[in-house]
Amino acid sequence: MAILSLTELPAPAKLNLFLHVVGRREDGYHLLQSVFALIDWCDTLHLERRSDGRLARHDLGPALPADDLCLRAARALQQASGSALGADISIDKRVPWGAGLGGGSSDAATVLLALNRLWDLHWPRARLAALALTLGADVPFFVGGHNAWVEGVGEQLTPIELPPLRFAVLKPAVAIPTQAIFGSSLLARDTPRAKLAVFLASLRIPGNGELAGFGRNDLQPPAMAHSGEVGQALELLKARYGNSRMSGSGSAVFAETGVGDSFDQAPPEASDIGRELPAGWVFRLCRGLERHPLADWLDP
Ligand SMILES: C[C@@](CO)(OP(=O)(O)O)[C@H](O)COP(=O)(O)OP(=O)(O)OC[C@H]1O[C@@H](n2ccc(N)nc2=O)[C@H](O)[C@@H]1O
Ligand SMILES: Nc1ncnc2c1ncn2[C@@H]1O[C@H](COP(=O)(O)OP(=O)(O)O)[C@@H](O)[C@H]1O
Repeated sequence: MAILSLTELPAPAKLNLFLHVVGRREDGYHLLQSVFALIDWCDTLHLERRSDGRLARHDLGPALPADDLCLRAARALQQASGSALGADISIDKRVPWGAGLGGGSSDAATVLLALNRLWDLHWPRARLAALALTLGADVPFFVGGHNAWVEGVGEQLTPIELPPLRFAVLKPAVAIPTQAIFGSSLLARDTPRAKLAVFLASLRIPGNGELAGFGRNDLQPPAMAHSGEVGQALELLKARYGNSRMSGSGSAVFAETGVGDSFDQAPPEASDIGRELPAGWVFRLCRGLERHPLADWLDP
């Protein structure tokens, strides 16, 4: 029987455990190396199939831009598949945007995964990932289903196993436009290529946090110059947890707070850092996810 609705679908955020800019393509896009780690900070989506072909979005939380990534993803799949069906997409937006947490990209991926089912398309993962790349560099990762070593502009994904990491994530009030950071004269664009084996070996050294043990975020210096709030957030986390780094193009920063025994363990303990925060800042303790919650929806 046809599936008519899918509810309570998670769209998890990501952290870039490190991010190196290793070169530039002829079209100006930057070549990266990064480890993308899924975390349990999620938007929630509900999708209902429509037979009239219309695509509509309903904001259950904060209002999104009219033509947001959910609708762009739905339209792209409708055009590429030739489906005459439509959808009502309701979204409860919880992950801050302009944060480097990939929330919009993850929403787009969840819409693609859901419509692939609701419209009975049966597209395999590789085909969905190729369409995802036309929506944004981060979208294929969220369709991929696994934590990954990421190269190219985000399309070359090598699934990796991470230990069950715990993080404190702090998003200052400022939202940072990705384009401004990649265009900055302060950006180092020639970091030597790193090897996946060296990153994986750094994970195995006891007590060696991922932040202290490997790499840096090359986008951090231009983001700090863009907004003083990024540096303030980094200092706040460092004072509390002893380490801190920015995710993606910012403005969110994170600290690794430890490694749990398993991914299924109880949520991290409460922290008092929230009480000291300026207006508009958001603090959250997060767990790493072993896999995307919808990873089983497609073949490996
Ligand atoms: C930096 C990263 C790392 O995870 O994440 P976020 O901070 O967005 O989460 C991503 O590579 C961001 O990817 P994404 O957010 O899809 O960027 P896009 O909207 O495609 O790009 C916005 C603009 O940034 C520049 N850009 C983006 C990616 C890249 N590898 N090189 C670039 O030069 C381009 O000028 C582009 O027009
Ligand atoms: N569904 C969406 N959720 C969040 N941002 C969206 C969405 N659709 C479009 N956007 C736009 O995309 C930009 C980047 O969003 P997001 O993917 O959350 O990236 P980042 O990782 O850079 O924070 C936002 O500034 C916003 O204007």
